[in-house]
Amino acid sequence: MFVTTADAKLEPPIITVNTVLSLLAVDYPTHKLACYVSDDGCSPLTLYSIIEAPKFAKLWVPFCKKYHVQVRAPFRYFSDNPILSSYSPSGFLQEWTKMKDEYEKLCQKIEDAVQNLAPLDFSRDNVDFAHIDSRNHPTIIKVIWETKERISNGLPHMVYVAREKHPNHSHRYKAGAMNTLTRVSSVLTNAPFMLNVDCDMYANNPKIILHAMCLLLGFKHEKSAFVQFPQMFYNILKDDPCGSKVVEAVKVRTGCFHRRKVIYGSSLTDNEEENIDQPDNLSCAVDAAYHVAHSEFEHDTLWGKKVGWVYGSVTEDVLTGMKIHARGWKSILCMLGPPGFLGAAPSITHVMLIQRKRGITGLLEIFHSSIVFALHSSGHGRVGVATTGSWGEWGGPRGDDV
Ligand SMILES: O=c1ccn([C@@H]2O[C@H](COP(=O)(O)OP(=O)(O)O[C@H]3O[C@H](CO)[C@@H](O)[C@H](O)[C@H]3O)[C@@H](O)[C@H]2O)c(=O)[nH]1
Ligand SMILES: [Mn+2]
Repeated sequence: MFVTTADAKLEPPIITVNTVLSLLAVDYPTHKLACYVSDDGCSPLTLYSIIEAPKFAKLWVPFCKKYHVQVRAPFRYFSDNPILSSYSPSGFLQEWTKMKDEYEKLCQKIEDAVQNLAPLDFSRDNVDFAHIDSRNHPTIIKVIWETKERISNGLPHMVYVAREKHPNHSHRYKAGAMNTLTRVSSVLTNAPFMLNVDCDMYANNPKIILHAMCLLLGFKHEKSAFVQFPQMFYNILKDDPCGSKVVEAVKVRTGCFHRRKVIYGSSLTDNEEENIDQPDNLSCAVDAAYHVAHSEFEHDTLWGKKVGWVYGSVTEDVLTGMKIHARGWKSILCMLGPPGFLGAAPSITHVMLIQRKRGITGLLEIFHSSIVFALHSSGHGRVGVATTGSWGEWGGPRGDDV
């Protein structure tokens, strides 16, 4: 489970923490899960908040599972009063109140850190944030929580990653972060499937991983490369003046479960087995993780071209999806009720305009590369052009064009 964040001001750490908590609390055997937070902002506030998250999660996760809580991002759950009925188990209200209290304490700690009320001390962890420039710094990888006993009802592993940044090397934005996470996770936990969510898109359906796994593991003859859950928002106004409902509703990027071997470039006809070698413990594999997070690691490799998220577009997920389809893979768009993931629609007009501009720029880039691509390839290339065209009309997502 990969959560990406890039700017602790635009993407407040409490929002990232809520997304992380919603993922830690999903209904799935926890020893099979690991949550990676990629911080391209290299922010002490984000690291501090991510260190605080599992302390609260130790209470929150059992509470959610005990009472079958539907929405496991606490900021959304506690925005309503507790749902009580004559069937409510005794003790629920007391536990609800205690949990709300604990969540408010977590919020307060993070808010105090944001307001600079208490100094954040990472000296024990050998992290010197005082002298860090977010555009020029070495890699920081911290195993925040490691589940040593393989129990299915604990907490998943948690790892913080701020990949190396160097002014001479392009960091390739989100695509670069995803590729680093792919490699870091391969040496630490190496799950055969990877979920990508933006830091502001919490898991709204606790069965989300079960649904994705049924789809990815259930088809014998028609294997899918990835399962995409549509990007949906909980706060879209009915009379939205900027029409974010229409634009955002077709964005199908965050909320995607990928088959790892597809990200490594395999095509549908490759029959090699998924390699699921895993180290015995995370801490002893951290040195190798530093190595693959190095900003020069990709130099003279196929990363960003034939391997991983494709570079060269501001809408990297569309280009990456197209290239996967061109290798013969199918994909699935899964609409769930309740929706798999929800986030807040951007409410500041200029943020929406930047996103819209980026979407259109990405589309033009892809049209251009599709034409070149179609000229150089056979049937699949032409499918790629048609697919992108229908996406560009903002006409709504389809089952096979994510
Ligand atoms: O250098 C960067 C820039 C962005 N991000 C993260 O990437 C995600 C998406 O970036 P954002 O600026 O929030 O773009 P949006 O327009 O909100 O995102 C939509 O559009 C992106 C570009 O196509 C997709 O990658 C996203 O999944 C999709 O939700 C966020 O979690 C960011 O923190 C990074 O990790 N590193
Ligand atoms: Mn965003």
